[in-house]
Amino acid sequence: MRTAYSVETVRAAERDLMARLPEGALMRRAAAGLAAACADLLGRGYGRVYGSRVVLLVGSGDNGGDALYAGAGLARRGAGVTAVLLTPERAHAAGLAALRRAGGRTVEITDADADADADLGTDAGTAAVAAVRRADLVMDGIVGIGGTGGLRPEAVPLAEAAERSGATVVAVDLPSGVDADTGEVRGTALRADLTVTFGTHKPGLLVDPAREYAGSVRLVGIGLDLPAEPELEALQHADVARLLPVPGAESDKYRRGVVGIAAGSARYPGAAVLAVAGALRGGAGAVRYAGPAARDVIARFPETLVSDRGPKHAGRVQAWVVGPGIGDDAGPVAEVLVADVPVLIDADGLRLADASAVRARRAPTLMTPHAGEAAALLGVEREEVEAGRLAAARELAGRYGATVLLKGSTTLVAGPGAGDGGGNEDGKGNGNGNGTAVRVNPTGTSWLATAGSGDVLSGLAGSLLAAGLSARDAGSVAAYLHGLAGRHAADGAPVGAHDVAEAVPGAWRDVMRG
Ligand SMILES: NC(=O)C1=CN([C@@H]2O[C@H](COP(=O)(O)OP(=O)(O)OC[C@H]3O[C@@H](n4cnc5c(N)ncnc54)[C@H](O)[C@@H]3O)[C@@H](O)[C@H]2O)[C@@H](O)CC1
Ligand SMILES: [K+]
Repeated sequence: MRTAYSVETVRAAERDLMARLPEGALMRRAAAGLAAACADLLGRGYGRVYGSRVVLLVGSGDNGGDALYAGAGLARRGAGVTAVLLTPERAHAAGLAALRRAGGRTVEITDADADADADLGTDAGTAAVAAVRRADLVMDGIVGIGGTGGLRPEAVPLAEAAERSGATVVAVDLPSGVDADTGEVRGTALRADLTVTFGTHKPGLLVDPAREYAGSVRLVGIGLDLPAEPELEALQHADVARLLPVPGAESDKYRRGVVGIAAGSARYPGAAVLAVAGALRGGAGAVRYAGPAARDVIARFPETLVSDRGPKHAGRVQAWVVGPGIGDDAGPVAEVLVADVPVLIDADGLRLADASAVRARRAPTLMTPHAGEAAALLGVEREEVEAGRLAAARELAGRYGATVLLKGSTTLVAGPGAGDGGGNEDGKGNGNGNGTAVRVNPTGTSWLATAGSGDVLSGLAGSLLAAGLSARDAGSVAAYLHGLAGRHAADGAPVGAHDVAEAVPGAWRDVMRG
């Protein structure tokens, strides 16, 4: 499991640890890991550290201190190091002294430089931008977990020069300008090729849009003692393998769970077919389809139990999926919401579901909106959801008392207790899943942004619900397999949703093999 902790938690853990260590020990650990990561990159890209050109962008806090110490380490190994001090009077004094002792140079950006010209066109500004353009490696120590808002104006030309230069850009702890706790990017931020983060991942390193700015992420342990429950967690192969249902010798199809699919319409029969395609690969013992696309479903998947009447008349199931392609018929949604089994609500179902009926449910509910659907439910613009995905998922989960899977480039799964310390209103478990950490899916691929791909996901997740997984596990495991299947199926080329469904067994095998 990859985990991420909030800034508040990181600060508390750092305080505890610092109280037990000699002054500056923690920063030296961080800087040593940072310097090693940079030396690795220089060794691979440039051939060696000796003679390479390194530029440090140094802000006013300890993040700049990390950069200065790491820069000193590289200078001792023969790199030519220039530190651009964005607030010279507040640069980390001991770090700066260490860099100077190691032979590093400095360029000081003063208020006068910053005020004189939006493009930093003063002598010092020009020298700084020129150094960045010539650099082999740029280290971003402008701001870390102490940052608020986007980059300050004087840092913007430097960030742009770094992005356009051929230099490898390494962010210290976080790319400057992104929000560590939320993954939001409300102004300009620096784009890194690698982020070397200390102690633990921060939520912003795993959630878009900030995640995109981080490039690849390397974690340097500094010995923090962190609490059991993280803010965010990302499943890895081994976690998914543990959660996948495995039929025992005694299992028959009913014990493995029957998933009911209430999807499709005369106008959109394909949504029914694709949801069933996903459900057949999700571990339930049988798939029951109830709706107007029964003939299309049975023609494509003869193993399905079909009925053209509503869910209320279908036989017993262990979980329902409702919504894909149902158009404007609220009947099936109301029928499944009163069922005492887990229900997944997707697509049209999200619009048609009565919020109080969802809140009144005792069995788990899993809602699977994309950003546009989430925005409609929250009464905000789509852009707002995309900019603040974590907040949106938590808000929806809280409002509906449901588990929410917010689809997108970094799919999130938030349980109803996410953000309020967990638990149901009545304090009883409701099968939405243990723990309050929001799950973030690491396997997504942009090839999955294809029509019908969401229908496959809802069938797959519904099948896992029927097989007995909690809503949080079913949602996050389905997203994981779906993303992996998308990658396998696409392999660098466009694919259709049915290709993704067909690739799910391969993804499942891949996970089980480790
Ligand atoms: N606290 C610790 O024990 C450790 C901290 N470490 C480093 O220290 C960092 C945190 O240090 P600080 O608490 O000093 O905070 P930062 O260095 O992240 O930044 C705080 C400073 O930046 C200014 N600032 C805030 N937003 C800004 C913006 N958008 N643009 C420019 N300046 C801005 C603030 O006025 C403040 O002076 C971590 O991210 C990590 O890099 C590491 O050395 C590991 C140990
Ligand atoms: K930084």
